[in-house]
Amino acid sequence: MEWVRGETIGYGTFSTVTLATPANDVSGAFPQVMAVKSADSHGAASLANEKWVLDTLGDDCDEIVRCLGEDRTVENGEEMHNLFLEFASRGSLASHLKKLNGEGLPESTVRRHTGSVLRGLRYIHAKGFAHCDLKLGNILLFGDGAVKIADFGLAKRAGEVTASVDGGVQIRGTPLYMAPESVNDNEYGSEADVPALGCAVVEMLSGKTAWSFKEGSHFMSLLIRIGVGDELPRIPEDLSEQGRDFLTKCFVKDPKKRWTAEMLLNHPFVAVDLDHDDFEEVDIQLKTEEVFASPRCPFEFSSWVSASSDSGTQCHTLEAPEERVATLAAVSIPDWSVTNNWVIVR
Ligand SMILES: Nc1ncnc2c1ncn2[C@@H]1O[C@H](COP(=O)(O)OP(=O)(O)OP(=O)(O)O)[C@@H](O)[C@H]1O
Repeated sequence: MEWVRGETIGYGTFSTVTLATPANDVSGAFPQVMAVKSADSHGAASLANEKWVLDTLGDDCDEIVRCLGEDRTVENGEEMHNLFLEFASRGSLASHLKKLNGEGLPESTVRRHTGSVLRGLRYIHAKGFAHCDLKLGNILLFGDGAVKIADFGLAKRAGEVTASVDGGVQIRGTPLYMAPESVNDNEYGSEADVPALGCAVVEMLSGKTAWSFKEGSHFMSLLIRIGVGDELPRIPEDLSEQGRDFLTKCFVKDPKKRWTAEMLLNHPFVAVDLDHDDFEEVDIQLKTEEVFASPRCPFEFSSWVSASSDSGTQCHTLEAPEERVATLAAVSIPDWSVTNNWVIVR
């Protein structure tokens, strides 16, 4: 298929996402507007992983973004890897929330979105995968009101340990959404997607991140709070009893006792029939100024894979979470700098 690249609609750690239109699709096999996720050689592995996971998952789940194919191009002398995806005209939930200036969404809307994400997660988990990077920036809103999970660049087979080049184990995901067992033991099973979902629900409801943190504070202090001790992410005070109970089930520290996506789908917070009266069928026009960079703040390390913390053979052998977190803090004090809206972790 020949295609024409359009305007940029999003940036990720590994890629740039633009619009794309097919140029000579006489068969009509492709939609008139697609999203194309493009990466140079640095992001090629992540894109290849995303393609493999989406192909393996197949097209049977309405809550997972569809992959429409791939292509390679040479642009400005550089080889680009391109992944075609169905286009979410209303962008991500992160960009949607950003437009509300710190306000949250109505609880009925959050319940509906949460149900959709849970159906996607149940499908992903049933197929033996963990998403590993669930957050509002990776949940897409479509013009017809559909909500789908996207960005499978870090997804992996549940139980598979990801070894880095030197044989260590990498920390992956975004610290603000990490599960205690991921911080403490490098575990990234399907269970770890559930606290991430809980954090996304809190953010949808309140417009604020589930873990509070002081501007400029070291992200290791956040990891210590997530991994060690009894503190839980904040639950909005004006939330219904059902909502509070739902979040409590998501935030159970022990992954073995935590509710699964399948169980949560039967929780009354999402299992009720909701009318659609608060759904605005607005197709938000994409404007250049709406393009946002991810991460937006020092704690939103999108898909953060720490090269410096992957001396994880050490981490693996440590018994206590306190030791593991302390070691991380000691071995991986990152040199991180903020340029425009970007945080670079070295
Ligand atoms: N299919 C799509 N339709 C519309 N917008 C999209 C689509 N896919 C991605 N985007 C936009 O581009 C942004 C970046 O995409 P994505 O998260 O997949 O890239 P990434 O490089 O894997 O990013 P990261 O890993 O940092 O989250 C998204 O947050 C979203 O705003």
